[in-house]
Amino acid sequence: MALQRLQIQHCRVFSSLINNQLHLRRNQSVLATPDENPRILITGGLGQLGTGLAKILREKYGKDNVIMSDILKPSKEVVEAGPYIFADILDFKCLQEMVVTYRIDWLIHFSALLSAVGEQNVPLAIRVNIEGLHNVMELAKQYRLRIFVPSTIGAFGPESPRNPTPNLTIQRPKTIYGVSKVHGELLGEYYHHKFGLDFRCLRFPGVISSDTNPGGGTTDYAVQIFHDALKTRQFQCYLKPDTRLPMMYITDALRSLCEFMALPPEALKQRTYNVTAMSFTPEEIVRSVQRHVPDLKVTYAPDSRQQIADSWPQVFDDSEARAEWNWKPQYDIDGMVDIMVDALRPKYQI
Ligand SMILES: NC(=O)C1=CN([C@@H]2O[C@H](COP(=O)(O)OP(=O)(O)OC[C@H]3O[C@@H](n4cnc5c(N)ncnc54)[C@H](O)[C@@H]3O)[C@@H](O)[C@H]2O)C=CC1
Ligand SMILES: CC(=O)[C@H](N)C(=O)O
Repeated sequence: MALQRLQIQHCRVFSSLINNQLHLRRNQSVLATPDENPRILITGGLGQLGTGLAKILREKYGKDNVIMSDILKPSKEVVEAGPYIFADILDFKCLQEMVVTYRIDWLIHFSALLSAVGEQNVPLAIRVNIEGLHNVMELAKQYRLRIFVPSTIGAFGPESPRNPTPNLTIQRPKTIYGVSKVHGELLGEYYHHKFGLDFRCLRFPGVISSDTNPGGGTTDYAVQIFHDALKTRQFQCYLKPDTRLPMMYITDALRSLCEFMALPPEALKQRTYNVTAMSFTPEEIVRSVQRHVPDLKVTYAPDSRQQIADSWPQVFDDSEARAEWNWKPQYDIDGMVDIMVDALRPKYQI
């Protein structure tokens, strides 16, 4: 009950209580003992990945052990599903108060501006993606949290081998999004070596989902096509028909994260892994969608996102994740298309 009363209120209300707790706990490990469920904070929780992840983690570790945070106004369903708190990733004190009040063990850091929107507002991307990361990294160090920071295929650039792109290779991204993600990978690994921080990072490809919309990336066409195909039978693609990019259905992406986070620290040989499930071009996904919507008409009008896509991996090599912690995706392109069409068809049926 106490936890429920704490939902959706500004963190600072509890500052005096928290400051006392802070003094008591400073320099102590607050990690859950192995027989306890971890208490998990998700930043940027109302985005494409956060809502689904909270659901899975709450089923596994208990509703009140997973705290969602974001700067967006939550829906009624979100509020009813478990604790939700307003938290700007740039407000260190607010984050600190949440970590202390809820005795957080794991921090899943999803707040970010994605590749296409990041290019539209570089100063904001630097603040959210880089300064925000500094805040959570420092908190994880101070309170000995296990921290997950996602990276992306966008952390590679045109100088990287693109087909396939191995786990360890040259990384010279040409977007602020990619630069911020390489910074995150390197800073996390540095904190791990220097301070023993339990930093974990998966590089995801484009994630495809039906429940939540993507937040402004280069791979978003592979979600939009389903809505347009079912709604209007017409789709205009902003990438050329032969632009190959790695992709993953959200169920696989979230499962990889949950499996990776549950591993004991000694099971990890590395801190950053590529994960993927499939690679396809716009014309290949069009053909797969046309199995369900045969009269779908597609036109191509490449825009600035083409240049970003042309600098990214075409095929992602995740053999190290497969070999070292048994990562294995379940969805290929047709399997993903079938489940997306099944999930979205009712929404567009008259
Ligand atoms: N969706 C994808 O295809 C991929 C995502 N990722 C990474 O996974 C993470 C989550 O991605 P998505 O859920 O797709 O992103 P999203 O754009 O859907 O969600 C990001 C969330 O961050 C929040 N946010 C923005 N500014 C904030 C601030 N100042 N303070 C707190 N929260 C703020 C937004 O309100 C939004 O809900 C990101 O770090 C992204 O880079 C990596 C590879 C692929
Ligand atoms: C692959 C990603 O990181 C994201 N979907 C984007 O396109 O920016």
